[in-house]
Amino acid sequence: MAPPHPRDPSTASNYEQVVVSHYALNWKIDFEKNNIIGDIVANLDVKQDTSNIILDIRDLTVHSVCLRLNNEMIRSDFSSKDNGALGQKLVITTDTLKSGDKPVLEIKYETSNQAAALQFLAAEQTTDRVAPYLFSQCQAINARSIIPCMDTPSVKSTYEADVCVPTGLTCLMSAIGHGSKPSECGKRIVFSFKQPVSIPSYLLAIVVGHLERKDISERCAVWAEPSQAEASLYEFAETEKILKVAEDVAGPYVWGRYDLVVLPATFPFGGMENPCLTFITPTLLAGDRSLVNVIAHEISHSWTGNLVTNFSWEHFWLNEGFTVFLERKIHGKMFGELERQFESECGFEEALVRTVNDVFGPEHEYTKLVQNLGNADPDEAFSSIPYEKGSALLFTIEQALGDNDRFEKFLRSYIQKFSYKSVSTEEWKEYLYDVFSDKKIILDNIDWNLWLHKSGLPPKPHYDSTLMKACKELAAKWTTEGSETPTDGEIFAKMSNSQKLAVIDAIRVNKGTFGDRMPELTATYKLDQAKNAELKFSWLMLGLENKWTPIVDASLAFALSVGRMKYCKPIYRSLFCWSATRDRAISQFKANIPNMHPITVKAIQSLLK
Ligand SMILES: CC/C=C\C/C=C\C[C@@H](O)/C=C/C=C/C=C\[C@@H](O)CCCC(=O)O
Ligand SMILES: [Zn+2]
Repeated sequence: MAPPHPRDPSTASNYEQVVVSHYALNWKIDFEKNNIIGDIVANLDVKQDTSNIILDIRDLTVHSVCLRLNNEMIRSDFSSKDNGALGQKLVITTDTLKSGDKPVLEIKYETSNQAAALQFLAAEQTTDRVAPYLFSQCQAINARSIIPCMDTPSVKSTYEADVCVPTGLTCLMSAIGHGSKPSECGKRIVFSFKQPVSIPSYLLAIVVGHLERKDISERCAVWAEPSQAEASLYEFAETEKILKVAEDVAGPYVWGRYDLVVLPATFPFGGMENPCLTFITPTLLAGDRSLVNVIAHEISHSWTGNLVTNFSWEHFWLNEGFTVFLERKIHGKMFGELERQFESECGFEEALVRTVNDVFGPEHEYTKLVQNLGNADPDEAFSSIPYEKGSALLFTIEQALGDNDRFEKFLRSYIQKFSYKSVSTEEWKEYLYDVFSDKKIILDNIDWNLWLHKSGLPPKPHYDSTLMKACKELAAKWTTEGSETPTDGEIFAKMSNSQKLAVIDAIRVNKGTFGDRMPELTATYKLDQAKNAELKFSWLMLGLENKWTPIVDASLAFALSVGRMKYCKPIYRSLFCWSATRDRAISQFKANIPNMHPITVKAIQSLLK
């Protein structure tokens, strides 16, 4: 038997005693004060006798608390206590609640105009510049800045919401829309939503803006500001096809709708798997559908993450490692097994090796797969480690077991067994051993302690390197001293975008012998014209790593226009570290803070410390 769960260290809530089964939200979005004003009604299930209800909050102003049991109001004094990096805790003291009781808690409150989960944008800061905009990002522990809640992935609740916004704007949530109607005053509009599948708090999400909808299929649509709607429809036209392949691998899609919303450029991530409504960065609009792997990734979260959820952020790899593995399974089904092998090897080399060696260093705590977060904000530990070390572990197990079909069946049965639940690494491992009880010797040969609990790089899995070989050979022509550099870009032009990226990455790895060939490389492969954001980013990084002065303006411009942290963080890091660019980069960053997402500001400020 897997050992009982240790507590989730990132929540103060007393979820062992009492859980929230349902939230009803009643919100007014105020674009003048840049905040949310409203109330929540939470249905509670008491698991053990208790005379406290403890919820997570961050910078909320709580106006009143009212607790009812069997429709009668009962004593409920409340106080707010500091909880360090984790915000504050709202402690509601009451008469003893007995196991089995189902009290109802009503809280009237408002958010701060600095709520960590929210970015309010003035009309001029949006793509179309016609109306203000709001979007949320609750993962990992920011939901507490918009509702008093049990902000832990180990508690799942259904929710419904009525959200009142200025007329002319559209409101979307991580839920199924149930129409809209004019507000009582007639000057605003109220949108209604229901999420009937229970979800952890980090999947609560809201967008309000001037949005247009384009249907992709009966259950999929993309929302965007009108000037980007057509391009978004083209870019994500394959969403339904990917969703069907995902269902073949992982099981039925339970969420009803799968919609996308293309957010303003300040959105700090590539995508966020909010149920029924994935949030997407506009950097995916490459014009040639070459970045739809991110859509496959977010779709995969509909099973790994949203249905089967990491018990705490210490087990984040169960969300992300499984999702990357599934994303690449889907890619393999659509484009062939060689492609899956190639993408997996790229992930290991481009993301994992670089993060371990260059970002953290091999001894760093955050390079462990299972984390010990303690009281730290989980955002600080966020990196590609859980994504790539996690998927490399699954790849290694699959290969050791030697039967891909059977491993795929295991994945599906794991999803089925733990759907609607939250799971720890030990529970997953115990289930793996149960299903493969006939292969115990093979499983015992895996160095579990090294993979799960040691820092640094794990052993590299054996990938079929057929597609990688061509990339390394081409890169070698640029980095082998004495070799003649290519003068035409034909081989490169015929490569897939992932292969092009692998070429640039292989040059970056061997930059010591690349010399001063940046101008020829740029011209031969027309890298300064790259529309694909990944390729553009790698070219910029190569230029910065080579201290190639002409790259500086383009890098500063890219970091200014793109809020996705995967790009702007390494670019600013490089610019800060180069004495010739440091001052310019710092002043650009500081001047741009009012336009940036608070999560990105915090991350880039930490580079300056
Ligand atoms: C070990 C760390 C534990 C927990 C961290 C959990 C969340 C961190 C928080 O910062 C939010 C992350 C959200 C990520 C959303 C999408 C990613 O898949 C994007 C990855 C980078 C990109 O493609 O831009
Ligand atoms: Zn993910």
